[in-house]
Parts: sequence; C-alpha cells; structure tokens
Amino acid sequence: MISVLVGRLRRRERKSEVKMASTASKDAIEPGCVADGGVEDVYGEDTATEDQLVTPWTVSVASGYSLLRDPHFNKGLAFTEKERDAHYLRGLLPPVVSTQELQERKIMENIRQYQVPLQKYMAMMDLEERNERLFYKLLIDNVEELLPVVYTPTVGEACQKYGTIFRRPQGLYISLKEKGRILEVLKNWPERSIQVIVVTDGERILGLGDLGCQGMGIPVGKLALYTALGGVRPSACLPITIDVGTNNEKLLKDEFYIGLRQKRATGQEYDELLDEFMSAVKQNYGEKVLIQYEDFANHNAFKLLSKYSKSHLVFNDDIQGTAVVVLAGVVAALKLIGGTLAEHTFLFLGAGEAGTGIAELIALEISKQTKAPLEETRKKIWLVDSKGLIVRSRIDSVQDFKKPWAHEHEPVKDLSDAVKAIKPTILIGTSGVGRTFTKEVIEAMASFNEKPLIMALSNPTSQSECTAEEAYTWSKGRAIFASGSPFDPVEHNGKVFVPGQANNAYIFPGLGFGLVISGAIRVRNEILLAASEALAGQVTAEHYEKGMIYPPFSIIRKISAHIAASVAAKAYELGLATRLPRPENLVKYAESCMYSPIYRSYR
Ligand SMILES: NC(=O)C1=CN([C@@H]2O[C@H](COP(=O)(O)OP(=O)(O)OC[C@H]3O[C@@H](n4cnc5c(N)ncnc54)[C@H](OP(=O)(O)O)[C@@H]3O)[C@@H](O)[C@H]2O)C=CC1
Ligand SMILES: CC(=O)C(=O)O
Ligand SMILES: [Mg+2]
Repeated sequence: MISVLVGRLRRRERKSEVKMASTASKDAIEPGCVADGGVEDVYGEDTATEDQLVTPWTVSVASGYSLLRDPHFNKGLAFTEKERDAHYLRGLLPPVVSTQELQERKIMENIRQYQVPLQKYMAMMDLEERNERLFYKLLIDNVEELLPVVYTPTVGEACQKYGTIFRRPQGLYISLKEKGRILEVLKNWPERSIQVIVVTDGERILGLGDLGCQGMGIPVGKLALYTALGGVRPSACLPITIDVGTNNEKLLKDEFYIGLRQKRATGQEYDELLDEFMSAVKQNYGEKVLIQYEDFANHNAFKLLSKYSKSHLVFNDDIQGTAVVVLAGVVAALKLIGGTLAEHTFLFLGAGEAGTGIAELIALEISKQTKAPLEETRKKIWLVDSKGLIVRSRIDSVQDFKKPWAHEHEPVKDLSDAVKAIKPTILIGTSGVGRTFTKEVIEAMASFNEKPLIMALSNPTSQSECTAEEAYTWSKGRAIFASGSPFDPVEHNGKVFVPGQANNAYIFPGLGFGLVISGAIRVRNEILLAASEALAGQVTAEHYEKGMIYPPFSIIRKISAHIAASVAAKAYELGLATRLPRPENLVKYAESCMYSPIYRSYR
C-alpha cells in the first residue's frame, strides 16, 4: 500500500516536471492558453504540436508489458520501431507497425459487424479501457454513427444490464458506507486536476426510472461526450455515482446487482451525504470544478440546484441543458413555422425537470425580447402532468416547481383534450412515457397549424412520445419534428424528412467547456441564454432547406467551440470568469484548447 502511495506521489511530481517543460510551447499558441481541454497539461503529453516527444509516465516510466496495458498511453500496433526499442516492447507485439487511421478502420469494421447495439456498446467500452486515444478518435470521426452506441438509446440498456455486463469499474462510487470519509474516497481517484464532474444518484435514469448504482453508465457516457464533442481532456473528467440504495425491487432481487441492497435513503440522511460530497469536492478540487447533476429524480434535482448554485459551480443538465437545446431548436424553427417566440402557444406533456426547465427558459427569453414581465410571458405556456392540465384550481396540491404554470382554466384530464382546448402551435413531450403523442393528438395539432412543431424529447427511443414516422405520417408531412433519441430520415409521399435530435448533448459539452476555459465560478441564466443563441446561430440556410432545426452532429466540435466562446464571453461580461486576461478571439481560443486524440510520440 505504502509503495503504491509513494508511486502515485512520484507520478504527480514527475507529471509537474513535464508540465513545466511543455508550457513554453503552448505560450507560442496564445498567451495563457492551455492546450487540450483548457486545463493544466498534467501529463505533458498534450502539447499543441504532435512532433514533440513526451514521456509516458505511470508509476514510473511505463514500458513493456505495462505500457501496452495502460489505456492512457497504449497505442497497440501503432508503436513505431523506435518506440518498440526504447520501451521494451520487442516481442510483445507482432512485427507489423500500423497507423492510427488503419486501426480506426479496423475497429469500425468490427463494430459494424455486431448486430446487437449492446455488443457495440461493450466493444466501445473495451476500447476505452484498452486505448483511450483510439476510442476518442473513433468517436470524434464517426460521431453520428457512434453517438447512439455510447449514448442514448444504447446507454439506457447498458444501465439496465450494468451488473451483468460489468467487467472493470469505471468512475467513482460513493455510497452510504463512505459517509464521513468522502474526501478520502475522492483522493483515491488517480487524477488531481479534475475540471468536470458528472454525478448521478441513479433515481431517474433517462425515462427508465430508478436504476440505482447502475446509473453509472450515464456519467461515464456524458463525460465521454465532454471529451469527444466538447474537447475537455479525459483525465480532467470524473464520473461519480452516489449510491443511497434503490427502490427498484427487480434490482434489489437481482443477484448481479452492483449497488447497495437497500431502499433509498431520504431526508436528513440523504441531505447530509450530499452536503458532505459537495464540500469534499470543493475542498479537493477547488472553486472552479464544474459539477453537472444528471438524472436525479425531480424531488431532489430542483432542491440541489437551488441550494448549491449559490456556493458551487453547478449545472443541472436535465433542467438547464435541455432547456437551452430546446429553446435553440424553437428559435431556429421560427424560420420554418413563422412568427416570433411571443406569438406561439406551448403545450408540454410532462411537468418535471425537463418540462418546467424548458418552459422557464422560453418564458425568460420572451420576457427579454418583449420586455413583458415573466409572470405574463409564462401565460403562453401550458403543462400537462400525470393528473392532467396544470390549472389554478390544482395549485395547492402541486409541487413548488409547477406552481408558476397553474394558469386559469377549467380542469382538463388528458393530453388530447388539452390540445383541443389550448390549441398550441408547439407541442413538447417530456413525460418519459412512450407513444403518448397518439394519432388523435398529432392530427389535432395538424388541424389548426399549417406547420406544427412537435418535439418528442423522452429517452431512450422506447420512451419517445412518438416516432418520426408517426409525426410525419399523421401530420401528412407538415410537422417539423425533433426527438431526444435519434430517428432515421423518413420518406413520406416521395419526400425525405430529416428529424432533428433535440438532445442536451448539443449543449453541455460546449457549455461546460466554455465555463472551464474562462475559469467561471457560477452558472447564470444569462449564460444559458447565450449558449442557446450560439446553438441556434449554427443552423444555416442549407439546414433549413432540409427541414432541420439543429445542425448535424458531424460538425459538433465547431458548434461546441462557438457555444464555449459565447458562454465564456458572457461569463467575462458578468464578472464570473477568473482566467485573466480574457483572450481576444474566444472561438479561436476555444478551438486551440480542445483535446486532440492523435497519438503522441514517445521519447
Ligand atoms: N432530450 C433531452 O435532451 C432530454 C430528455 N429528457 C427526457 O425527458 C423525460 C422526463 O425527464 P424529467 O423531466 O427529468 O422527468 P420528471 O420525472 O422530472 O418528469 C416527468 C413528468 O412527466 C409526467 N408524466 C409521467 N407520466 C405521465 C403520463 N402518463 N401523462 C402525462 N404526464 C406524465 C410526470 O407527472 P407527475 O409530475 O404528475 O408525476 C412529470 O411531470 C425522460 O424520458 C428523459 O429521458 C430529459 C432531459 C433531457
Ligand atoms: C438526455 C438526458 O439527459 C436524459 O434523457 O436524461
Ligand atoms: Mg439526463
């Protein structure tokens, strides 16, 4: 044990020596710029130029067999002849020397041969554990094909079966057993320079409910996107699952379940654990670490966000990230459906984190545009929950986050009747319940709207309120449609429709990256609105011609650089940014900070 600790300390000392050696070259890019992820180049391997030699440190200099088994440095068959000599690799590899491009082609061919999505997911996770740079190269270069594998919908199935497919632990598990020792647990994580944490307690995993400790697939997947889509260096990302038990009876009885076998802790016990976690994170990683809450149930999510947004850099992806991406999609869609934001009427199925989060940001933007008070702008937005339309007469019985949406109206029991009564121009699904946008609902939308905007946001695909095909067919090809999980293009009456993917994956990687590169210390609504505007600004005439309201994921790194720049600019303007001086060209700066998965050469 002592020798492991000494080894780890030595590693950190050596990393900082390398860091000093590499700083000079970075200054040549832009003063103050720190390459790859906007965080300190702890390993020294991420220098901006690829021809510089770096040392593959692990406990000591990694070499031979251990080098091949260190995913951070392993290049497999791509080790050069010189590297094979210098690092004792002779005989441990077959003679051929491959390129990263050839390795990438081979793995893509292998992955395409799997028919079952979960097999593709497992192949990708295996690759991440074997060769991190190749994993990210694959993900970046084939983003549209691989996003559904490492993210929704497949990650949902992976979480459901996490115990069965579990091979090696990913991320950090903090359970009730660690109460009183969370700081110690954080120190067990091998990296010190953490910039982004994604944390879940597993209670509302996508629209699949309580998956307890097996929710870990979500922080792992989200952080893979932080690197691939946003450019944050992998070593600066930390996935965490807080295990307070699960109320999922099936999992509690599952012999392969990996979490605490007890009912969820609530009340004071829960609050104290979360409080200790939040303090320990700040103590260990400082003020500027971004904590992204993910897939908490709404009874905790709103509370946590409001409690810690005053003292920590926190962001709730389901409440805030979803709101940003949907507002951007709606604003972009105005070019196709006409009118201003204020002229539209919105109806939501689902009044939880996503529904009320989106509703509030839309109301804020309308208020900003029209100067009308927020109480007024909220009146154009209606929400339906599991008990029907949220109306004034229900105000005393609904949760606090629903109260602003309890408008004057007679009670309405179901969505179909609500659509007919409210006559919305925009229908948004955030219920987590599949196939709830029925033929009757879509036909009603199409009966009083020339171009109804229909967004079925629930994930994974099985929970989508309707499919793309249903939306286009039932509206006779008039709907503008976007969904949370991807759908293939649909042909209807000889015309091809390309559905948009309204998923917070467009936003959180760029938004988080913008916070990191500016050293922001808090997230504010103005920052969310800036991110939304930046995303909407990336939709071009060419996209509109195809009926698209989001740009394609194939250009996500460019999109993320623009979002990050707008976020950073707003953070500087609000006095929330601490990384000084402010770079002049923030888009260029963001691009220059992005992690590159290209192999480095070892001395
Ligand atoms: N596309 C994206 O980027 C995102 C998608 N989502 C998806 O949105 C869904 C909801 O997430 P979230 O808002 O966090 O969940 P919540 O649990 O906070 O909210 C769900 C809401 O849906 C309502 N609801 C449940 N069943 C029905 C029903 N049969 N009819 C009408 N309303 C119903 C609930 O009603 P009640 O309050 O009465 O219980 C609640 O208001 C999930 O599937 C999630 O995957 C979430 C975030 C981002
Ligand atoms: C996309 C996402 O964050 C969710 O479905 O929860
Ligand atoms: Mg989520």
